[in-house]
Amino acid sequence: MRLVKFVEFSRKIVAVGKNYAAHIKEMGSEVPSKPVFFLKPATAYVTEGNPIKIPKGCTELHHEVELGVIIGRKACDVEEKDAMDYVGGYTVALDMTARDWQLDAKSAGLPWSLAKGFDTSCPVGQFIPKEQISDINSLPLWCKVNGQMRQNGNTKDMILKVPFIVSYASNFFTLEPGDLVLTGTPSGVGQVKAGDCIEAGLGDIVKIKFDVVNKEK
Ligand SMILES: O=C([O-])CC(=O)C(=O)O
Ligand SMILES: [Mg+2]
Repeated sequence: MRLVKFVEFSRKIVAVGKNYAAHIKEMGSEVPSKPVFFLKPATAYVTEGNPIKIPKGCTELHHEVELGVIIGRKACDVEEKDAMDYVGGYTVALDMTARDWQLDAKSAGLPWSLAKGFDTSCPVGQFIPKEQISDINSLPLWCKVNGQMRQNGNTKDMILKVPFIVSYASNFFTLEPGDLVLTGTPSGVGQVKAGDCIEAGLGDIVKIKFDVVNKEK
């Protein structure tokens, strides 16, 4: 298997939502009867050294720290028992969300594309080959804003696990090498403003740090 180097950042982003009970509760939502998926375009990626830009007109940008699964091999209709063969590695990612736009979309029954897919809505860290993580189901997942812990979760609390997510997604979207699968956020999501600094990580295996600015143009 050719392991993708996660500097290529040009592939699609497939995201699962509502995958941690405590986050579902804080959103006043209910555990969905079927997995909830949405997409972010490849233009959503932002890497360290570049800022997260609050899109114009957004009044409530939220951080959502997530385990990112990086696909290593083309996966179409794969079975859950084989799904890990298609995983190349992992990273930490932020599913930046314009919560005000998402709430408007939810109440109007409209898609979340703008709320979830704007430029810089997917900050990502380094590619970690899967062999370097012994148990993906027991990894601390944390996010600090200006040094204060906001999200302090663990992948053990994921409702849907990585093999199921990859298998299920592959029934609808052919997953390609370099695609990123976001696996949902634990509780503690909250607002960030221009001037804030977000740090996040998977334990101390991979960490990221991003400044937040207003988009100027
Ligand atoms: O915006 C949401 O609450 C859905 C989502 O992405 C998540 O649960 O990670
Ligand atoms: Mg999310």
